[in-house]
Amino acid sequence: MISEISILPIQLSYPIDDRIITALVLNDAPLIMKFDHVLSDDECQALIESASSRLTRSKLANKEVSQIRTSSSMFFDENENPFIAAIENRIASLMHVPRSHNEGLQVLHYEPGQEFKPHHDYFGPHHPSSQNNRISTLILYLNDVEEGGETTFPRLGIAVKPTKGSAVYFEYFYNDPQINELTLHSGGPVIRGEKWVATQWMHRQPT
Ligand SMILES: O=C(O)CCC(=O)C(=O)O
Ligand SMILES: [Fe+2]
Repeated sequence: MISEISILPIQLSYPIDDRIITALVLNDAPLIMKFDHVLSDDECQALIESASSRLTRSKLANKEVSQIRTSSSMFFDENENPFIAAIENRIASLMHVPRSHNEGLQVLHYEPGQEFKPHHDYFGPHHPSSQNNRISTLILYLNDVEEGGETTFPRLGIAVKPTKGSAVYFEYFYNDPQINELTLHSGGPVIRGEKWVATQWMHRQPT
């Protein structure tokens, strides 16, 4: 069997912009990584502040409101302002996908009891968006959560605790669909405190 190549070259650290982003491999195939120092505290705060007045009840990819996803959320426009553009550039460098392949950065806010039940981030073969499907995800944690809110991969026994400025990365661009299916994940219910994340999805081709 030929082993499958990941999008991201695996390194212990990624020097990007003015910082060194440190990395930990949580799973090989599908590749799942945890990154530290992706965003500074000021950047986390600025993202929360600029998103907070624009939040609405989250919907599923098919635009339906559902108990699967009870957070509130918003999307920044791509390249909306120099601050957002700088963050998009850093994320694209880290994800090793050109920025033109991105979706607008999404911010999610969860209060106690709110969650995002297990799902895949890519679209099924019959969905129109599967023509230019998503290939990878970076979930950036914008605050420390007092209790709960872990991002969990139930088929791999992996749970990532949200900590401010860190991120979890995973990709599902493998030829073997069974590997992609292992990226099933959830944002567990927040128990105490609140949870803010920003999600960046990358697509196979420019969006
Ligand atoms: O909040 C989380 O930990 C997960 C978010 C997520 O799965 C998504 O935005 O697609
Ligand atoms: Fe997701």
